[in-house]
Amino acid sequence: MSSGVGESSSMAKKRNKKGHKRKREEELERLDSLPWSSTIPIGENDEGETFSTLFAGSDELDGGFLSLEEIDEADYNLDLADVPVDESGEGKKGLKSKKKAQESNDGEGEAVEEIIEEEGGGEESKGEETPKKKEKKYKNKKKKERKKRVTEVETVQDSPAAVSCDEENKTEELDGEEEEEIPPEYSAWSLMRLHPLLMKSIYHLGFKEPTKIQKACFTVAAFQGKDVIGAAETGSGKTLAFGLPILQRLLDEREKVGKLFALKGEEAQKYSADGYLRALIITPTRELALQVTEHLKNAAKNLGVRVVPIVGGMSSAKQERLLKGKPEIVVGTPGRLWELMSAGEKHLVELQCLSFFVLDEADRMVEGGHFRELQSIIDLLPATDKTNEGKMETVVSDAPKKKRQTFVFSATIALSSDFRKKLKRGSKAKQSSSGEVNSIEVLSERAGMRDSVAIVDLTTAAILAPKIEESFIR
Ligand SMILES: Nc1ncnc2c1ncn2[C@@H]1O[C@H](COP(=O)(O)OP(=O)(O)OP(=O)(O)O)[C@@H](O)[C@H]1O
Repeated sequence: MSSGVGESSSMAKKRNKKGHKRKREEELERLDSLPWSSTIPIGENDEGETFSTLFAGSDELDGGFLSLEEIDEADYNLDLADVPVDESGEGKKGLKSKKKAQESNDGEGEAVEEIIEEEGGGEESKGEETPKKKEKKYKNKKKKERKKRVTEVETVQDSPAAVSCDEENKTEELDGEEEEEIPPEYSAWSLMRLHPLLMKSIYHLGFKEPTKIQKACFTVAAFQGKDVIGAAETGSGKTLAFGLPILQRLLDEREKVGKLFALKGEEAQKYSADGYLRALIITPTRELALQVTEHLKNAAKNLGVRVVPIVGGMSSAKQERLLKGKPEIVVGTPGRLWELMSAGEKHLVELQCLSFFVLDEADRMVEGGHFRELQSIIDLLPATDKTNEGKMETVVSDAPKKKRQTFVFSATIALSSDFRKKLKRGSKAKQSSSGEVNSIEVLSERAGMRDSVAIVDLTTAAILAPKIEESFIR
């Protein structure tokens, strides 16, 4: 029996829930209206069927991600708190786990309906293999393969960096059993539409909200697929500003291949970039490379994405063994990276699936102009646009033309007003007469900055009026 008070509070809750839903839908609509292109362009196969092509033979890999609607948070046992919309505080309780919601609802009400809807009436479990089941099967298979690959990597004992990297390689993936409840304090992240697994990682890191640079970069990099020149003071969270869009894209792509697998079976395998280097992050010093590695490893801990440092001070042989684990992300210094690349290290030269090239602390990278290796590395990258097509063909002859995102980050970005104007006009940055990479301008361009670049400048000068400028390099 319910009292009048009970009834009115349950009606208030329902109204509240609707309010949350509306607010969330509005936000999704806003994000969806941003310029967006699929990571996996839709193509047609020989039979004229439409399907998504991931890598092999696709025309462009143009950034952009799964729409949130394609990701089912329930698949990841994740409950995201709704955006709080009311002042009363009622809406700030966060979502209960579905199990809990069901219990507390006495078998009635919306929460239960939600469960029934999401479970699809339980038909899947009885009938023949549904696409959903196939997708799950594929995910489990890939999980096992990743673990197997990783255990093949010998333990590298005497370098602390190598040891910690090897530990990371054990990929503590989520077992998918435990249901997680994300408190409402984290709602700023869910508004950014982080992948559910990434959301869990952030929650485990205890980062309640994104820093300014993280927030500003995520939207332009993850949803608009733009290259980014980012500047913010030391300690402002730049590592995740470029790290999160990388992880998001890798997770989204994995998801898409899983879905494709459900439709196409083993054939989907050829659209997967699994086993290739996906992100190359270069830092000016060994210490910074190790720091960035640690940070990204923490964020990627349960994602099945591996991060390996390649720096001087570790034996090349050991680093080669680490690279045999085929990590998705490598963080290194120009010297050691180039040493291994020029020796033909497979994982570092097969760059046709490289989706991110990051220069961290770019200002320090160009200081003194002694980074010849950096220039050599940049020259080895497959082209990101037509002007470099010829070069790409000679470097990686069978590399499909893939768009790659380039991120250039720095604590002090001395972008001259001239350069900013040039970006707006679309004219090219001036190179030094020797052709050396001697300024961020030249570096950015040589690194393959694409047509559309977002400059996220939060340095002191801009702090009075933080701004995001979107400019163009042709
Ligand atoms: N959203 C966040 N909330 C709270 N702490 C964060 C957040 N993002 C990063 N941090 C923490 O802030 C510290 C600085 O982050 P990070 O190293 O990325 O900054 P940075 O701008 O790259 O600094 P530096 O210029 O020194 O490399 C790290 O300890 C990191 O764990």
